[in-house]
Amino acid sequence: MNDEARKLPLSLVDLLLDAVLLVDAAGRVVYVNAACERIFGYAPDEIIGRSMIDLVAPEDRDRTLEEARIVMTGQPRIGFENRYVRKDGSLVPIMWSARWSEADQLRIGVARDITERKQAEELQAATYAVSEAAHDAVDLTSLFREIDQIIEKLVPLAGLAVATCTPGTNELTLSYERNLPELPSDMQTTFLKRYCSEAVLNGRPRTLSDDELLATRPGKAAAKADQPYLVMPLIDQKEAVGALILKSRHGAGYSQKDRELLQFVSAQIATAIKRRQLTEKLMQSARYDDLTGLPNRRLLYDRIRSALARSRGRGTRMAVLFIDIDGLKQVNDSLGHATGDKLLTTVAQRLKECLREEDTVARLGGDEFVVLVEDLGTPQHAVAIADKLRSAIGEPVDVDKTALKAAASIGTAVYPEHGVEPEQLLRHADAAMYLDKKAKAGETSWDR
Ligand SMILES: Nc1nc2c(ncn2[C@@H]2O[C@H](COP(=O)(O)OP(=O)(O)OP(=O)(O)O)[C@@H](O)[C@H]2O)c(=O)[nH]1
Repeated sequence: MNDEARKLPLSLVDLLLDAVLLVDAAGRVVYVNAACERIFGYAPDEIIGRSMIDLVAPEDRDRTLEEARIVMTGQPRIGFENRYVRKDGSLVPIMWSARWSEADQLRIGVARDITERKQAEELQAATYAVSEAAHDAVDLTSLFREIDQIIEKLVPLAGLAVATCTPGTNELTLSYERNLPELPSDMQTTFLKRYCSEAVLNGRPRTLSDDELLATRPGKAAAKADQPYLVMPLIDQKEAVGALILKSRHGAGYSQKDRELLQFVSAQIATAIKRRQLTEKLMQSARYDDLTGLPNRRLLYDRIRSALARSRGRGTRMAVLFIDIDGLKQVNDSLGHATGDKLLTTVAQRLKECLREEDTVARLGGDEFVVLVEDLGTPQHAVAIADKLRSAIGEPVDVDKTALKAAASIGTAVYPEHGVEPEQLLRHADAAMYLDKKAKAGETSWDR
């Protein structure tokens, strides 16, 4: 140490909030001030004589050695950042100001604990990432995956589950799960009811021990142990959206600081999930029929266009079948609208059951359905499919313990024989359906 430094009253150096360290040419610590203990957790006699690099987080060692080499060439440096492993095993981020004293053959370093700044930066990055994810995620599952990655960067996370509330209720269902095999499906309901609902209703986080988690299995009693799990409620504008179930790394639980960070991002996550749910609902009702859940007219046209492109490319046939339920008005008028609805949903279900997964059953509206079948052998196959559908629709439908018998008129159109555009094929099938209905005119279309 030079004379100036020696003259510096040590009591003054010990008042500094930053740590002061002197390290010799071999990298060993020869002096530390009092702030060192607060920042690194080691008392001076525990750190003096040790190799400085051993205290650096393993991932940061190479660039720290390189930085030390530059300082020792005589270039004073300010602003280098790395992380140290504190005595309790936690990491502390440090910003350095350092220079080499040729006369003393010592590296003089001043270390500033930048934990708070780093946390503020991490929180800002996480908030930004959540809003980006809310915007970019193609669906809820990919949003949950993004949220998982964002939280993993923020706190020590070994596994995550997301439970969401059925809109308008506080009933929770598990919507996402990673590395939480201790939450098997048979205990989900109990777990969600007991712990997640409690956190959501109170609007407060809830820690959980292994034993408490296992106690959701029938016949097991809860006992307090470590608290490796944390349930964070997700609340947007006072409305319950769901809950995050976090499993900490090595079962260590979460510190007060972690919880504060999580509380802040949970609010952003709740808003992101709510927004995505609303978008999905809008997208769903723009493409699907509310009553039957079948594709609507818009989605049907998209599917017919894509199927035509495929059929053209492969040189295969496809069929469009136009189906109109007979006498629905009469059912509504005599048995009530709810019975009419039941008839429509039953028909929708039966049509789907008659067809392959890759075929499309759509509801155009009212009592009109359209079926789209690709890779058709011959035009005659379309007639065979129509017959199969007609028989399925004709099976009795149970309404209020009474069997209601429905019937349908069906017309078919085949690509390329009857048209090469969606409108042409639908017009042809509609006209054929009309002929079918006309042929049956006078017959009773429904019976009980
Ligand atoms: N229950 C119920 N009825 C509906 C729905 N949408 C339309 N309808 C009714 O379905 C009936 C369709 O009338 P029509 O086109 O004359 O059909 P229909 O009585 O089956 O007569 P045909 O088709 O000529 O055999 C109307 O009374 C509509 O009000 C619905 O979602 N649910």
